[in-house]
Amino acid sequence: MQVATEAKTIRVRGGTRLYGRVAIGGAKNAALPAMAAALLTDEECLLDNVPVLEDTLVMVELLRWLGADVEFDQENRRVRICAANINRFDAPPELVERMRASFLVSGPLLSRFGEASSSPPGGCRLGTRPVDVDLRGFRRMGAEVTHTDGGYVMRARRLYGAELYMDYPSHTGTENLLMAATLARGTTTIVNASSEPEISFLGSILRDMGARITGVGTPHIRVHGVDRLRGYRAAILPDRIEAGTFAIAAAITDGEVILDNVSEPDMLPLTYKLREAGAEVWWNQTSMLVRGRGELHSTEIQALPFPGFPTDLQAAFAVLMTQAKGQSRIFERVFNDRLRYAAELAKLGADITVIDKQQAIINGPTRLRGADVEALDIRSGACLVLAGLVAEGETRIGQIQHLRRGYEDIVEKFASLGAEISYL
Ligand SMILES: CC(=O)N[C@H]1[C@@H](OP(=O)(O)OP(=O)(O)OC[C@H]2O[C@@H](n3ccc(=O)[nH]c3=O)[C@H](O)[C@@H]2O)O[C@H](CO)[C@@H](O)[C@@H]1O
Ligand SMILES: C=C(OP(=O)(O)O)C(=O)O
Repeated sequence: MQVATEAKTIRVRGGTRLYGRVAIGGAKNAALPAMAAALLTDEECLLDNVPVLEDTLVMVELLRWLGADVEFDQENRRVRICAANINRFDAPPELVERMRASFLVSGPLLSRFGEASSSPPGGCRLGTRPVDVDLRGFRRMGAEVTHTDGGYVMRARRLYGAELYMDYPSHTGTENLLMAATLARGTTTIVNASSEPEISFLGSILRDMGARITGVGTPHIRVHGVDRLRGYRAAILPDRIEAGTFAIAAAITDGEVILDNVSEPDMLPLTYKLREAGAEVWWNQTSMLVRGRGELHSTEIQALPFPGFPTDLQAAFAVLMTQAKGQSRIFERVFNDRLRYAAELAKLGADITVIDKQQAIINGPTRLRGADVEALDIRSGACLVLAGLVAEGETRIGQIQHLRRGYEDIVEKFASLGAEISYL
C-alpha cells in the first residue's frame, strides 16, 4: 500500500490569489493514537475519516506486524482493526524510525499483554525528542523497563494505577500513559498532562471502549482501570494543522478560501493571530472563511502547548510574517531546533534571522523570488509550498516525501483553489 505519487519535487509558480473551497481531512495526529488504541481490545474497531498518508499506512503495517487484522479502505477513508490475535510485541525498527507515533503501540501492548519493545521512535528532526516521560510513567505503574542496544524492553505482569507527574506535558507521552492506564489495576492520575485537542479525541474513543476517564483536555487526568475494553467506532476529528496551512495560504495570497470540516475551538490560537495580522476570519458552524485584505501587519507568535500557538504551524506562519509590514518575532518554545527551515526560506529572499535556535526575527514585507529549496520535515515542507505561492517565478521544493507523511493531496487541493502547482 502506498500514497499515490512517487514524485520527489513540487513545482509552484507564485502570484495567484487563492479562491474557492477546500475540504479539510482527518487529523494525522488523532488518527495514529486512535489506531494504536485498537490494540487495547480483542473486539473490532472502526475508524472513519482517516487520512491517506504515509504515516497512517506505516501504522497499518505496524499493527499488522504485531498480528492485528487491518483493512484500510482508502477510497472511503475507513480503517477496520481487529487486534484479537496479537502474536508479537516488538515494534520493528524499520517502521519505528519512520514516525514518532510508532511508540504509541507501547502503552497498549504493555497494558494488555504485559510486554512491549521498541527502538527510539523517529519522526521529524526538531531537536531533542526523548520518550522519558512515557518510560518513567510505565515504571511508576510497575513495569520493568530495560535499555538495550536496540532500544527499550518493557515488561509488567500487570500495570498498577499510580500518580504520574509529567515534567513536560508531552503530547504522545500523555497518549501512551492514558492508554496504558485504562487497563491498569486501580487509579492513575496524570498531572501536567497535555491538553491538545487530539488527546480529548483519544479520551472520547477510550471512553466509548468502556474506559473510566475524567479530565481529558485538562492538565489533570484521572483513570480508573478496568479489566476489559470493547471495540469502538469513531470518525477522526478535522486536521487543525492542515486547516491552518490553507488558512494562512488564503491570507498571504490576498485570497478568499472557505475551509470545510473544521473545528472552531481547535483553531482559536491561529484565528487570533490571523486577525491580529489583518486577515479576515468568519465562521459558519464547521466552515471557516479566510480572506486576505491586502496589507498584513507584523506580529509575534509563541509556539507553546495547546491552547498556545501550535508549533506545527510555526513555520507556515513565518511565511505570513515575510509578507507583513514591520518586524515580526517567533519564539519556538516546544522544540529546541525547529527553525532550521529559515535557511531554506532565506534562499527565496526572506529576511529572517535565527537567534539561539528558538527565536527568529523576520522583517517584511519582502518580495520572495522562486528558487530550489528542500523540505526538511513535514511542516517545513508546507512552509515552503506557502512561500512558493507568493514568490515571483518558479519555486521547486525537493524531498517532498516529508510532506506525504502529513498532507493528503496537498498539490491537488492547492490547484483546486487556483494555484499554479504541480508535481515534477
Ligand atoms: C505524532 C504526533 O502527535 N506528533 C506531535 C506531538 O509530538 P510529540 O508527542 O513528540 O511532542 P512532545 O509533546 O512529546 O514533545 C514536545 C517537547 O517535549 C519534550 N519532551 C517530550 C517527551 C519527553 O519524554 N520528554 C521531553 O522533554 C521534547 O523534547 C519536546 O521539546 O506533539 C508535538 C507538539 O504538539 C507536535 O509538534 C507533533 O506533531
Ligand atoms: C512533528 C510532526 O510529526 P512527528 O511527531 O511524527 O515527527 C508533525 O506532524 O508535524
